[in-house]
Amino acid sequence: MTQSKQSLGGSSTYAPCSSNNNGTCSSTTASAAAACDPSPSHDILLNNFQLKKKSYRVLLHGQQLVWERMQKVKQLKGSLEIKAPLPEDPPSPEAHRGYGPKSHILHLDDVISVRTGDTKIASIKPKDPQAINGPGEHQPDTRPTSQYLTINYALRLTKSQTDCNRWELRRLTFFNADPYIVRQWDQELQARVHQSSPTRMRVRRLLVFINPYGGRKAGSQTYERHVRPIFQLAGIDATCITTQRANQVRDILLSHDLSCYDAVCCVGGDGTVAEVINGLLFRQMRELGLDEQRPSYIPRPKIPVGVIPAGSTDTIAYSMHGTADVRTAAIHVILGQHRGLDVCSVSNSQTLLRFCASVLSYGYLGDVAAQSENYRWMGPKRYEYSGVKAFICNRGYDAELRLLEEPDLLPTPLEEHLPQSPDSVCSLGESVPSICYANCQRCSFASSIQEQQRSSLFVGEKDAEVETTSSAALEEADPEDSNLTPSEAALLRPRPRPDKLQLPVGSAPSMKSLASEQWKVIKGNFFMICGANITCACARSPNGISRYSHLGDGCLDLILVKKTSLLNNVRFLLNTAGRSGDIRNLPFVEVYRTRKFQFRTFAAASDESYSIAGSCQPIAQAEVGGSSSSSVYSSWNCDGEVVTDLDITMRSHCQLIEVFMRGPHSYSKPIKSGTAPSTPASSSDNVYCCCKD
Ligand SMILES: Nc1ncnc2c1ncn2[C@@H]1O[C@H](COP(=O)(O)OP(=O)(O)OP(=O)(O)O)[C@@H](O)[C@H]1O
Repeated sequence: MTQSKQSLGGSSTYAPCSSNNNGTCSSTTASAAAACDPSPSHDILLNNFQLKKKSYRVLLHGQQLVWERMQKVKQLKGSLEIKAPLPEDPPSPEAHRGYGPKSHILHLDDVISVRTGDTKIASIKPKDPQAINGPGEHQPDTRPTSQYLTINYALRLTKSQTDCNRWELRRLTFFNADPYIVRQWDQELQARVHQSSPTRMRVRRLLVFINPYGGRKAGSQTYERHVRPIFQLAGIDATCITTQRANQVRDILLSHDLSCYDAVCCVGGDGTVAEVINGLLFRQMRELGLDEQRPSYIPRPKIPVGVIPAGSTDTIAYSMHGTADVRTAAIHVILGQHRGLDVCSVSNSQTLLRFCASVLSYGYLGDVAAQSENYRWMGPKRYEYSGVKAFICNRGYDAELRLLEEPDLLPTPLEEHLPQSPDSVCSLGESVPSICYANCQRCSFASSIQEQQRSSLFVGEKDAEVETTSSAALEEADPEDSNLTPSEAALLRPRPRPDKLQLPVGSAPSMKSLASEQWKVIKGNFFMICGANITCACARSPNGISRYSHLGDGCLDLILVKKTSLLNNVRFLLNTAGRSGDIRNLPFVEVYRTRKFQFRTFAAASDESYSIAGSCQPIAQAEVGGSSSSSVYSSWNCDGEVVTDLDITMRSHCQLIEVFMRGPHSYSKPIKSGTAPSTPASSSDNVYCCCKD
């Protein structure tokens, strides 16, 4: 080390970007800079720090922290070695183009917390949550003494061959001899890290439900061992409730005062997540005075939800994050990036029954749910046991389904007009079904439609007009629903037509005519019927039963598995278990993308004589004949819970709940980029993370 700590501290640059368009940077001393009132996100901070006893030039620019090792420059005359001076000009505001090839870049989206201390240990130790105040009020304006600045951040393991969706905690501790500089950096970082945006919310007060009963009954230990330390590191004030019984989460959410919490989080399996979602949605309906059995619309809860897996299958957490890693899920809650998750309503002809977040299944999976509850003492193995039993006993179930197939949103390739990220390659052109990754364009597009829909959900003259239009459209499109009450019709109302919306240039002619929609009627004998709201991926089925379902596109995938031979059923199950298979390729499987489907057993369907302007597609005709005498009914499996109604309508509601997630990334090795700077963080996800399968 040839440079003294004091000299490191003395070289400080503080440059408001707005006045530096020409690239010149007005340098001031650190203390002078600290005295002025910085307007956070547009300023640049540039200082030298020590990191692991090596000298680094560190830059804070917008939402990026960049650090680069200082080069030793050998002087020709004599043997004196000095460090290269700081550059005269600040790096270009255009992202990392101006940064050196060996620069490390950390996006502040991935920062968990920033701490200072007089010693390294003091800066690492999490502070007492009660001593942590909001940014700006966390330090009295006295003489600063801290010389260490620790930045705790999360890093996605992009290079991992096995699980590139996993995130881990990392830490950087910078040293600067000048405590004024350290304080200035601390203040700037705190302000920028806690800046909220429409897609990011840094949680301070969290209500956590822990299910000690699900999975291996290790919810409490999971929380204590893996989640609590991460929440502490982020300074989150978490109020924990360990459940005592089934449905307690739902009941608490229906009655508890939630005004003092920023978010709700659950530690449990799919059943626990479903309880949270049902609790919040029914609570919102109650608050707005809606009829819970026949609501005129489904309102969106304002509070976001965190999902930490501690159940048996954890398909919701896995589909959201691409992994069932507990720490990753906790990190996503802390980092606060949220996306809208579709939720499906499940109703019979009389009433709204419940909401479904993952999958509603009849037949095989319905039987597994119904039977596995009797073997809960076996733990997760109960699914294997009941699975085999239900598989062998399955003789097929007769059913009739009616659905409106969802037309492609943007069927023509528009790649050249739209911003591209590697994961969006097949997200818009729907000739090949797209997979929902982080930064999914299909979901973003649905979200923009969603904003329009949001306005139609609340009372107002303009909104009433939208509602009337939608009602008319509904009657036109769905003659059978015309005998529904107005509230039922509203519940099943389709979203506003995309053709009324602002679409990317060139897309309008490519929209299919929605007027030509026809109801499809499918009768048959089925091994299984699934309405998948999400992929339903889990550790055992990494692609999920519905690989192409999206987290927030307002659609569900209806999967029909015809009853054929036992061997074909085995083929189906093996196909869902691997990464390479695709159930769409199996001849006895049909998949339909829809916003709503109706299910009836043959007996119920034959009681009614409705005329449907659509195709009637009897599939597996031979089997229907063969088993028409079968009077056996299955039950429904809704997020792992058993629903016994046989007359079911499932409808997707676009992005009804905000959840802390970024979406999964693919599993193959990322494409290497020789020229790009190495980045330890991945809020530059668009650049690095979304390689195709
Ligand atoms: N203390 C408790 N005692 C009994 N049941 C509980 C308790 N707390 C929650 N439950 C119920 O346990 C059920 C199962 O929980 P959960 O779904 O979280 O675990 P799982 O079924 O093992 O996981 P998965 O649904 O992912 O397969 C839920 O329906 C919930 O209502």
